[in-house]
Amino acid sequence: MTASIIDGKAFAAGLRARIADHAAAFEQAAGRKAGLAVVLVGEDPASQVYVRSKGKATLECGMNSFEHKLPADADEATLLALVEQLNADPAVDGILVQLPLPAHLDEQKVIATINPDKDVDGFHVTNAGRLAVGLPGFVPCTPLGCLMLLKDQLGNLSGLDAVVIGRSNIVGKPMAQLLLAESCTVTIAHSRTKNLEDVVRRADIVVAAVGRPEMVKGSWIKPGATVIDVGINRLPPAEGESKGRLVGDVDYAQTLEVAGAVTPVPGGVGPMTIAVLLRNALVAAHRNAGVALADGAL
Ligand SMILES: Nc1nc2c(c(=O)[nH]1)N[C@@H](CN(C=O)c1ccc(C(=O)N[C@@H](CCC(=O)O)C(=O)O)cc1)CN2
Ligand SMILES: [Mg+2]
Repeated sequence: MTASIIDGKAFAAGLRARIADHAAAFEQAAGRKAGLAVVLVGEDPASQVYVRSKGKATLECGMNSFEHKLPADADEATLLALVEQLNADPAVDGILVQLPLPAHLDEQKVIATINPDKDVDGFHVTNAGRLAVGLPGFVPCTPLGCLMLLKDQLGNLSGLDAVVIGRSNIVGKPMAQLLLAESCTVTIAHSRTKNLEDVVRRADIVVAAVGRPEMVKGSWIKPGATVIDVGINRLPPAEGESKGRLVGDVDYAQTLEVAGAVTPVPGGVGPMTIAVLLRNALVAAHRNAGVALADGAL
């Protein structure tokens, strides 16, 4: 068997095109553009790339992008004051603080300062609670992107066995909540799970989000299962390479031989993260401006 390759890059491009159409309609209805503010503290090279991509994608969708950069040694009071200023700014519909923050800053405290109705990352405890009890709120971008790919691939997920490997607040836990809301039977596996291979082998859906390169082997996968690889790991450069290869948490070559469908790395889940961020920002704009957006439009 050779698995279908789930093209997250193409799906994300389609979503961004729909967002652009809705952003134009929003501007007509509200008399202003939707606005997304992104805060970067420090000079982490990967974060700089992500923030640049977010700004570019926001403008391409016809929304305003507000970028705020603070030095790596910025103190907590300065960062919290900036977040408060963005909370109060009516031109800003969504606020995102790029993670990870420098070690001296308390991520939870910073996230808690963001107005939950502008928290387009869905990291605020209010939004985590809304997701847990099934109230409307903002859902973290990466797991919502994974769910969109799964529904596009499989249609109705009801009754399927799903295993989420990883229990982070940003991916694992919200992913499990989303799958539960689709009536999957959900297992959250993690570093202490016993017989992980056997747990994975039962699953119709595997979401790997552990941050360990190629940890999930093809022999663990139930034939025909759908495998979503959230990992983005850079291997050490092989001889003659200037940069190491990017791999996921799943052994892709092995999984292709067994699974029904699998996301590649790069080009699978990663591009969905930014597309869903734009989606969340536009949803925030509609809510903030009191402009209707049809359920399921985005
Ligand atoms: N405040 C947030 N911080 C972080 C988030 C987040 O959602 N909110 N997620 C990650 C980083 N991230 C966006 O911020 C992100 C990661 C990866 C990609 C992506 O498109 N990856 C590509 C490969 C990129 C490469 O070549 O290195 C892919 O998988 O195809 C987009 C966004 C942590 N911080
Ligand atoms: Mg910290």
